[in-house]
Amino acid sequence: MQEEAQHIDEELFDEYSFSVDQLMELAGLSCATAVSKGYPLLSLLKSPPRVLVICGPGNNGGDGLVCARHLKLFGYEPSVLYPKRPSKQLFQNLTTQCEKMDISFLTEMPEADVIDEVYNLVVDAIFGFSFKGAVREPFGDILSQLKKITVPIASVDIPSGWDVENGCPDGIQPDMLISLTAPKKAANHFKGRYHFLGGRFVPPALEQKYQLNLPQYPGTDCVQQLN
Ligand SMILES: NC(=O)C1=CN([C@@H]2O[C@H](COP(=O)(O)OP(=O)(O)OC[C@H]3O[C@@H](n4cnc5c(N)ncnc54)[C@H](O)[C@@H]3O)[C@@H](O)[C@H]2O)[C@@H](O)CC1
Ligand SMILES: [K+]
Repeated sequence: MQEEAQHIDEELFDEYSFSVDQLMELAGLSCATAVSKGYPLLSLLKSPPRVLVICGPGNNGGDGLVCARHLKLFGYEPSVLYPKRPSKQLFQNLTTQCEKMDISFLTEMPEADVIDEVYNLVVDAIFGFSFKGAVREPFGDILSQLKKITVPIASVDIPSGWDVENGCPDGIQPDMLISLTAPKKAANHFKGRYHFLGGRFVPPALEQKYQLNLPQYPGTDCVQQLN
Protein backbone atom coordinates (compact mmCIF):
# COMPACT_ATOMS: atom_id res chain seq x y z
CA MET A 1 0.00 0.00 0.00
CA GLN A 2 2.92 2.35 0.71
CA GLU A 3 4.26 1.30 -2.70
CA GLU A 4 0.86 1.76 -4.29
CA ALA A 5 0.58 5.33 -2.97
CA GLN A 6 4.05 6.01 -4.37
CA HIS A 7 3.10 4.50 -7.76
CA ILE A 8 -0.03 6.63 -7.99
CA ASP A 9 2.06 9.63 -7.06
CA GLU A 10 4.64 8.89 -9.78
CA GLU A 11 1.95 8.25 -12.36
CA LEU A 12 0.21 11.53 -11.61
CA PHE A 13 3.48 13.34 -12.30
CA ASP A 14 5.03 11.22 -15.07
CA GLU A 15 2.04 10.00 -17.07
CA TYR A 16 -0.58 12.63 -16.31
CA SER A 17 1.91 15.54 -16.33
CA PHE A 18 0.74 17.20 -13.15
CA SER A 19 3.26 19.35 -11.32
CA VAL A 20 3.88 18.93 -7.60
CA ASP A 21 2.78 22.52 -7.00
CA GLN A 22 -0.63 21.88 -8.53
CA LEU A 23 -1.44 18.80 -6.46
CA MET A 24 0.06 20.24 -3.30
CA GLU A 25 -2.13 23.31 -3.60
CA LEU A 26 -5.25 21.15 -3.87
CA ALA A 27 -4.07 18.85 -1.08
CA GLY A 28 -3.32 21.78 1.26
CA LEU A 29 -6.62 23.47 0.41
CA SER A 30 -8.43 20.21 1.26
CA CYS A 31 -6.68 20.10 4.63
CA ALA A 32 -7.60 23.69 5.51
CA THR A 33 -11.19 23.03 4.40
CA ALA A 34 -11.44 19.88 6.53
CA VAL A 35 -10.06 21.79 9.54
CA SER A 36 -12.63 24.54 9.03
CA LYS A 37 -15.41 21.93 8.91
CA GLY A 38 -14.25 20.01 12.00
CA TYR A 39 -13.19 23.05 14.03
CA PRO A 40 -15.24 26.04 12.79
CA LEU A 41 -13.94 29.45 13.89
CA LEU A 42 -17.00 30.10 16.04
CA SER A 43 -16.55 26.84 17.96
CA LEU A 44 -12.97 27.53 19.07
CA LEU A 45 -12.44 28.00 22.80
CA LYS A 46 -9.40 30.27 22.59
CA SER A 47 -9.25 33.68 21.01
CA PRO A 48 -7.43 34.62 18.80
CA PRO A 49 -8.07 31.45 16.77
CA ARG A 50 -4.48 30.22 16.86
CA VAL A 51 -3.48 26.99 15.15
CA LEU A 52 -0.02 25.41 15.24
CA VAL A 53 1.02 23.85 11.91
CA ILE A 54 4.04 21.54 12.13
CA CYS A 55 5.73 20.85 8.79
CA GLY A 56 8.15 18.04 8.00
CA PRO A 57 10.94 17.86 5.41
CA GLY A 58 9.03 16.34 2.47
CA ASN A 59 5.85 16.94 0.48
CA ASN A 60 3.66 16.29 3.53
CA GLY A 61 5.32 19.38 5.03
CA GLY A 62 4.58 21.26 1.79
CA ASP A 63 0.89 20.38 2.18
CA GLY A 64 1.16 21.87 5.68
CA LEU A 65 2.53 25.17 4.37
CA VAL A 66 -0.28 25.42 1.82
CA CYS A 67 -2.80 24.50 4.54
CA ALA A 68 -1.44 27.26 6.82
CA ARG A 69 -1.85 29.85 4.04
CA HIS A 70 -5.46 28.85 3.38
CA LEU A 71 -6.24 28.72 7.11
CA LYS A 72 -5.06 32.32 7.32
CA LEU A 73 -7.37 33.25 4.43
CA PHE A 74 -10.21 31.48 6.27
CA GLY A 75 -9.67 33.69 9.36
CA TYR A 76 -7.49 31.45 11.56
CA GLU A 77 -4.16 32.57 13.09
CA PRO A 78 -1.70 29.87 12.04
CA SER A 79 1.90 29.69 13.29
CA VAL A 80 4.28 27.32 11.54
CA LEU A 81 7.07 25.17 12.95
CA TYR A 82 9.32 24.15 10.04
CA PRO A 83 12.56 22.85 11.54
CA LYS A 84 14.07 21.01 8.50
CA ARG A 85 13.68 23.07 5.35
CA PRO A 86 14.64 21.50 2.05
CA SER A 87 16.52 23.75 -0.38
CA LYS A 88 14.09 23.12 -3.28
CA GLN A 89 12.60 26.27 -4.80
CA LEU A 90 9.04 24.96 -4.27
CA PHE A 91 9.43 24.89 -0.50
CA GLN A 92 11.17 28.26 -0.43
CA ASN A 93 8.28 29.73 -2.41
CA LEU A 94 5.67 28.25 -0.08
CA THR A 95 7.60 29.61 2.91
CA THR A 96 7.81 33.10 1.38
CA GLN A 97 4.08 33.05 0.62
CA CYS A 98 3.35 32.30 4.27
CA GLU A 99 5.77 34.95 5.54
CA LYS A 100 4.23 37.56 3.24
CA MET A 101 0.85 36.74 4.77
CA ASP A 102 2.17 37.50 8.25
CA ILE A 103 2.16 33.87 9.30
CA SER A 104 4.75 33.53 12.05
CA PHE A 105 7.43 30.83 12.01
CA LEU A 106 8.44 29.45 15.41
CA THR A 107 12.10 28.82 16.13
CA GLU A 108 11.47 25.89 18.45
CA MET A 109 8.81 23.39 19.41
CA PRO A 110 6.73 24.71 22.33
CA GLU A 111 6.29 22.46 25.36
CA ALA A 112 3.05 20.49 25.51
CA ASP A 113 1.52 22.69 28.26
CA VAL A 114 2.24 25.84 26.24
CA ILE A 115 0.56 24.33 23.18
CA ASP A 116 -2.51 23.49 25.27
CA GLU A 117 -2.62 27.03 26.64
CA VAL A 118 -2.06 28.96 23.41
CA TYR A 119 -3.38 26.94 20.47
CA ASN A 120 -6.79 25.57 19.57
CA LEU A 121 -5.40 22.68 17.57
CA VAL A 122 -2.28 21.33 15.90
CA VAL A 123 -2.01 20.41 12.22
CA ASP A 124 0.41 17.50 11.86
CA ALA A 125 2.09 17.76 8.43
CA ILE A 126 5.33 16.09 9.50
CA PHE A 127 5.46 12.80 7.58
CA GLY A 128 3.28 11.25 4.87
CA PHE A 129 3.48 8.04 2.91
CA SER A 130 7.30 8.08 2.51
CA PHE A 131 7.99 7.81 6.25
CA LYS A 132 10.20 4.83 7.10
CA GLY A 133 12.21 3.48 10.02
CA ALA A 134 12.88 4.99 13.42
CA VAL A 135 12.02 8.68 13.78
CA ARG A 136 15.07 10.94 13.52
CA GLU A 137 15.49 14.17 15.49
CA PRO A 138 14.22 16.79 15.85
CA PHE A 139 11.01 14.97 15.01
CA GLY A 140 11.30 12.42 17.84
CA ASP A 141 11.10 15.24 20.39
CA ILE A 142 8.30 16.95 18.51
CA LEU A 143 6.22 13.76 18.36
CA SER A 144 6.74 13.07 22.04
CA GLN A 145 5.38 16.55 22.89
CA LEU A 146 2.41 15.88 20.59
CA LYS A 147 1.65 12.69 22.52
CA LYS A 148 1.23 14.81 25.68
CA ILE A 149 -1.06 17.58 24.39
CA THR A 150 -4.80 17.62 24.98
CA VAL A 151 -5.83 19.99 22.16
CA PRO A 152 -6.86 18.11 19.01
CA ILE A 153 -4.40 17.04 16.33
CA ALA A 154 -5.42 17.07 12.66
CA SER A 155 -3.08 14.78 10.71
CA VAL A 156 -2.38 15.28 7.02
CA ASP A 157 -2.58 12.00 5.04
CA ILE A 158 -1.16 9.76 7.80
CA PRO A 159 -0.64 10.34 11.52
CA SER A 160 3.09 11.14 11.68
CA GLY A 161 5.28 8.40 13.10
CA TRP A 162 2.73 5.72 12.24
CA ASP A 163 3.73 2.84 10.02
CA VAL A 164 1.96 3.54 6.71
CA GLU A 165 0.36 0.09 6.75
CA ASN A 166 0.25 -1.05 10.37
CA GLY A 167 -0.29 2.19 12.30
CA CYS A 168 1.31 2.69 15.71
CA PRO A 169 -0.63 1.88 18.88
CA ASP A 170 1.60 4.01 21.11
CA GLY A 171 1.95 6.85 18.60
CA ILE A 172 0.09 10.16 18.40
CA GLN A 173 -3.69 9.78 18.36
CA PRO A 174 -5.13 12.48 16.10
CA ASP A 175 -8.72 13.69 16.41
CA MET A 176 -8.88 14.31 12.65
CA LEU A 177 -7.31 12.51 9.71
CA ILE A 178 -7.34 14.02 6.23
CA SER A 179 -6.53 11.17 3.83
CA LEU A 180 -5.22 12.48 0.52
CA THR A 181 -5.97 10.86 -2.86
CA ALA A 182 -7.20 7.67 -1.12
CA PRO A 183 -7.09 6.43 2.49
CA LYS A 184 -3.90 4.51 3.29
CA LYS A 185 -4.03 1.19 5.11
CA ALA A 186 -3.05 2.79 8.43
CA ALA A 187 -6.35 4.73 8.34
CA ASN A 188 -8.01 1.52 9.58
CA HIS A 189 -6.33 2.15 12.93
CA PHE A 190 -7.58 5.75 13.18
CA LYS A 191 -9.84 6.23 16.21
CA GLY A 192 -10.42 9.99 16.12
CA ARG A 193 -13.70 11.80 15.50
CA TYR A 194 -13.26 13.06 11.95
CA HIS A 195 -11.97 11.24 8.89
CA PHE A 196 -11.97 13.31 5.71
CA LEU A 197 -10.87 12.46 2.20
CA GLY A 198 -9.24 15.28 0.23
CA GLY A 199 -7.14 15.78 -2.87
CA ARG A 200 -9.95 15.76 -5.43
CA PHE A 201 -7.67 15.54 -8.41
CA VAL A 202 -7.56 11.85 -9.32
CA PRO A 203 -8.38 11.31 -13.02
CA PRO A 204 -11.06 8.58 -13.46
CA ALA A 205 -8.74 6.34 -15.52
CA LEU A 206 -6.21 6.33 -12.68
CA GLU A 207 -8.92 5.65 -10.12
CA GLN A 208 -10.03 2.65 -12.18
CA LYS A 209 -6.52 1.33 -12.78
CA TYR A 210 -5.82 1.16 -9.05
CA GLN A 211 -9.43 0.28 -8.15
CA LEU A 212 -9.48 3.07 -5.61
CA ASN A 213 -13.30 3.05 -5.39
CA LEU A 214 -13.32 6.62 -4.15
CA PRO A 215 -16.57 7.87 -2.66
CA GLN A 216 -18.43 10.59 -4.55
CA TYR A 217 -17.44 14.04 -3.38
CA PRO A 218 -20.54 16.13 -2.70
CA GLY A 219 -21.17 18.78 -5.37
CA THR A 220 -18.14 20.98 -5.84
CA ASP A 221 -16.61 20.25 -2.40
CA CYS A 222 -12.87 19.53 -2.20
CA VAL A 223 -13.33 17.22 0.81
CA GLN A 224 -15.62 14.35 1.67
CA GLN A 225 -16.28 13.32 5.26
CA LEU A 226 -15.88 9.57 5.58
CA ASN A 227 -16.89 9.27 9.26
N1 LIG B 1 0.10 12.28 -5.24
C1 LIG B 1 0.00 12.45 -4.12
O1 LIG B 1 -0.36 11.47 -3.77
C2 LIG B 1 0.28 13.68 -3.41
C3 LIG B 1 0.98 13.65 -2.22
N2 LIG B 1 1.17 14.72 -1.47
C4 LIG B 1 1.81 14.62 -0.16
O2 LIG B 1 3.09 14.08 -0.27
C5 LIG B 1 3.29 13.15 0.80
C6 LIG B 1 4.45 12.26 0.46
O3 LIG B 1 5.54 13.12 0.35
P1 LIG B 1 7.05 12.65 0.25
O4 LIG B 1 7.14 11.46 -0.63
O5 LIG B 1 7.86 13.85 -0.05
O6 LIG B 1 7.40 12.17 1.68
P2 LIG B 1 6.97 12.54 3.17
O7 LIG B 1 6.56 13.95 3.27
O8 LIG B 1 6.06 11.46 3.58
O9 LIG B 1 8.32 12.34 3.98
C7 LIG B 1 9.58 12.24 3.40
C8 LIG B 1 10.55 13.08 4.20
O10 LIG B 1 10.61 12.60 5.54
C9 LIG B 1 11.92 12.15 5.82
N3 LIG B 1 11.82 10.92 6.61
C10 LIG B 1 11.37 9.70 6.24
N4 LIG B 1 11.44 8.82 7.25
C11 LIG B 1 11.95 9.51 8.32
C12 LIG B 1 12.29 9.15 9.66
N5 LIG B 1 12.13 7.91 10.11
N6 LIG B 1 12.76 10.12 10.49
C13 LIG B 1 12.96 11.37 10.05
N7 LIG B 1 12.70 11.77 8.77
C14 LIG B 1 12.19 10.85 7.92
C15 LIG B 1 12.58 11.90 4.48
O11 LIG B 1 13.96 12.07 4.57
C16 LIG B 1 11.93 12.98 3.61
O12 LIG B 1 12.58 14.21 3.79
C17 LIG B 1 1.94 12.51 0.93
O13 LIG B 1 1.78 11.83 2.13
C18 LIG B 1 1.05 13.72 0.81
O14 LIG B 1 0.94 14.37 2.05
C19 LIG B 1 0.63 16.02 -1.87
O15 LIG B 1 1.57 17.01 -1.69
C20 LIG B 1 0.20 16.12 -3.28
C21 LIG B 1 -0.22 14.92 -3.97
K1 LIG C 1 1.17 13.68 8.69
